[in-house]
Amino acid sequence: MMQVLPIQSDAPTKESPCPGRLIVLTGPSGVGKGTLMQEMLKRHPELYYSVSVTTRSPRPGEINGENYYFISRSKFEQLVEQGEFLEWAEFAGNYYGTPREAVLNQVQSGKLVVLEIELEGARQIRASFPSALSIFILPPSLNELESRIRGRAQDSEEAIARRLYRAQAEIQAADEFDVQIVNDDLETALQGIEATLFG
Ligand SMILES: Nc1nc2c(ncn2[C@@H]2O[C@H](COP(=O)(O)OP(=O)(O)O)[C@@H](O)[C@H]2O)c(=O)[nH]1
Ligand SMILES: Nc1ncnc2c1ncn2[C@@H]1O[C@H](COP(=O)(O)OP(=O)(O)O)[C@@H](O)[C@H]1O
Repeated sequence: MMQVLPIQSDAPTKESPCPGRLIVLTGPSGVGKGTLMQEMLKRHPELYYSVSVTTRSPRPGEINGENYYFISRSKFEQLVEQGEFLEWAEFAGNYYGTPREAVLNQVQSGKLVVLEIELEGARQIRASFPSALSIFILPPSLNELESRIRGRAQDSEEAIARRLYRAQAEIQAADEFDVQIVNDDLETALQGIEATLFG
């Protein structure tokens, strides 16, 4: 049975003297969320990174269970019906979702749990967990964003176009989130995230 744990409050409780917190890292595709996240995990191994579930095909080098849990659309839809996701969204033709139980357990055990997710999912988390801390990563410019997506050279022309189109709308939403950080110089952006989390 699904266990739903109360994590709306950051106040210490008897059960969890040091309650954790949900951290949402969002921003357009290609802005560098994954890169920032990897570096944060290297520097702060105490952070818990929530591995998402997706229907997208693995890219070369991606490992099931490490980058994502790669599953079929029908299995994903089944998990949605079973209420297994804390949030989920369709992005560029694929589904992505955050496993509910693992994340809530980690927060309850006092961890800072980081979700690296797109805008719609980030909005869902903000609505369900007002105490979550949300960080929006901005590109220095749209041109730079395009060259980063192209530089990664792992998406088709069509996928690149879809990501760029969506990015323009996503950037407009930056102000909805608690903190905005421009990922121009990587080290500066990392220090901005560190100051936000541990400040
Ligand atoms: N809502 C939601 N978005 C996710 C989740 N996991 C990843 N994403 C987002 O889905 C988008 C596409 O991810 P991906 O296909 O890996 O491409 P990339 O992040 O552009 O390299 C990115 O903005 C991710 O942050 C999730 O569990 N839920
Ligand atoms: N500060 C930065 N300056 C230059 N390139 C960057 C920076 N941050 C990330 N990149 C590059 O941009 C591309 C997209 O980054 P990625 O982390 O995959 O973005 P996202 O996870 O937001 O889609 C990668 O090739 C990455 O190496």
